[in-house]
Amino acid sequence: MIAQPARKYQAFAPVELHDRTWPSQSLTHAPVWLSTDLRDGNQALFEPMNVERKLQLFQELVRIGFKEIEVGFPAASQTDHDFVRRLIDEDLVPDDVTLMVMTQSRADLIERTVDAMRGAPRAIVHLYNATARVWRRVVFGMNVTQVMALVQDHVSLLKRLTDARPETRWTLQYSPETFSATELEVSLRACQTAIATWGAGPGREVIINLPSTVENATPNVFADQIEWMHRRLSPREHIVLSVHPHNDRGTGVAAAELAMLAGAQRVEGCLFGNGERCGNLDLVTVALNLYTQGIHPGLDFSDINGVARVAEACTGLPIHPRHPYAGDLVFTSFSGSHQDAIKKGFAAHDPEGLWQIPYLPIDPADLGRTYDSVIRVNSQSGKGGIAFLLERERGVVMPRRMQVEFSAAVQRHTDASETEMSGPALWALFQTTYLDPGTALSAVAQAITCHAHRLSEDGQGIELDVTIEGVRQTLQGQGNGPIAATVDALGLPLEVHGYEERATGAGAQAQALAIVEAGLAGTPGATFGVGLDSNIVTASVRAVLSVANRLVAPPRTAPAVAATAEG
Ligand SMILES: CC(=O)SCCNC(=O)CCNC(=O)[C@H](O)C(C)(C)COP(=O)(O)OP(=O)(O)OC[C@H]1O[C@@H](n2cnc3c(N)ncnc32)[C@H](O)[C@@H]1OP(=O)(O)O
Ligand SMILES: CC(C)C(=O)C(=O)O
Repeated sequence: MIAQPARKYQAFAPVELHDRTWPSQSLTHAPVWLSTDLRDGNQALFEPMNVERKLQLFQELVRIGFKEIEVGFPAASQTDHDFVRRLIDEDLVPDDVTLMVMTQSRADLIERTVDAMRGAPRAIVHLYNATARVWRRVVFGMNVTQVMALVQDHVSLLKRLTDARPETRWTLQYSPETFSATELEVSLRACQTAIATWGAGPGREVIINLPSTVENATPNVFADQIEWMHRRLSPREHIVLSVHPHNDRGTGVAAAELAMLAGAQRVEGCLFGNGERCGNLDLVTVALNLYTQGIHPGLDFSDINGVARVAEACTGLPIHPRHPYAGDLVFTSFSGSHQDAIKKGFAAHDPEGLWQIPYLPIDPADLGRTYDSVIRVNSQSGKGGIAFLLERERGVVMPRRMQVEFSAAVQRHTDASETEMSGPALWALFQTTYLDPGTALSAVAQAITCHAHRLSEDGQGIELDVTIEGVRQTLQGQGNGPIAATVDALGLPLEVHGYEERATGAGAQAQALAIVEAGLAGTPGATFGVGLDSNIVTASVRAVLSVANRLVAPPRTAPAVAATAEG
């Protein structure tokens, strides 16, 4: 990088539009969408799609609900030509879908393009030429007058050729390529030349498509440019004002949204932002941004993972895990305070009310995604997320102080392993930490191992068959219930501070989960013990033995459970 970038790069001059109105507008409805996945997206791939892949993507675009689809540049490539022919010859285009094809403003290409569309009931021909100063000088070697003549000559040719094929309802789309870098008066002149030459009027609409071929300014400048054009284009009522933002500055979506506020009625882009360089505008993001404002986009992304997999298969490009709405990680929270807020949000959520879950701008279920990965645990996680996972996956509802205690154990584990902790690994650690002997942890050395217990008929007396520090013995105790009786039988100075029991699982799989909080008399502090059994008495006895073990036995280390990422 150079020390003084101003010597090499020039800031974009703001638009003189002091009475701009777009900043105080709001979006109220979806635009007309145009997918250019099969043209702009396709021309940017390592390997452009073959006919079969194009067909697969076309069918997905139709299924999503696109009514205008740019299917290629038929005069430029045999594949695109064959694809267009296949769509028309095999009648693969639904009645409410219109194909668009692109051509440069060159006579031979226009002729081939119109011919490629023969037999289509409707067609949009997309004619373009670059208009910005650098392109005029460097690429075309033309002055402004010559550029206007180029537009007039080629729209005129297109009109002649299409008038000769009245069986098709033809629409002209004219794009002053590089619009965002072009002097506004020049863009307007080029557009008005195309509009007048085509003869726009009732029943003969023209689409004027204004691209930021290369993004070169902040999105508010693009919005000003669009509002400037919107006010001047004529006859405005017979013009569909379209935008085609690219994403070189990473603001393609913002540019489109502000452009809609400024008068754009139609938006061109690609699924997940495929397209030249940094891509086209991401149609999925714009559509779902509208959805989160309560506006249905008219596009169906209720199986967003399915759409993503088709797009990836057809383009050969992976979708980034943090891509809005579709990325693998975008509904996942690792950090403690976020997890805590999400957990509380779900607890307070009214399924019939507004979506107000902290940190989740959209309900993943609306996109066909599950809540499975909403919370994942690593060393940045806190008690809220850990409690959420245990509750969701195992039905274990921990009291708040126990959440604090167990999250410290999780923290020690994740700090040591430096990896994410999967749901199964979390459960294994919970078992090692709390569950009493006789469960999956019988192999772990226990200070107190219970082999059997028998409660008297009145529920006041208990007999325990236990091994304590390697010595097998029978203990008897009395109390006003199994917990008190077990404490009495153990003969330890246990003080029970709290007890909770709830069912986990349902039906035949249901088990009682007993949680006991206790301390040793005369010793500060308390800890928790857990018992899990299909029998509620057994669960209580085990919870007491668990807490006794944790109070008198040295802390055990976590089991070696693979800390793999959840699938
Ligand atoms: C911003 C965009 O995405 S625009 C779409 C771009 N997409 C593509 O280009 C993909 C398909 N294109 C192609 O396959 C080829 O470019 C073809 C077949 C159309 C043309 O190929 P070629 O005839 O070899 O021309 P090539 O593209 O190399 O050269 C560009 C020539 O077209 C001219 N040209 C470029 N764009 C246009 C245009 N919109 N209208 C008229 N002429 C144009 C250039 O000035 C240059 O002219 P020159 O030869 O007199 O210097
Ligand atoms: C709209 C067309 C010409 C385009 O792809 C662009 O300018 O980026």
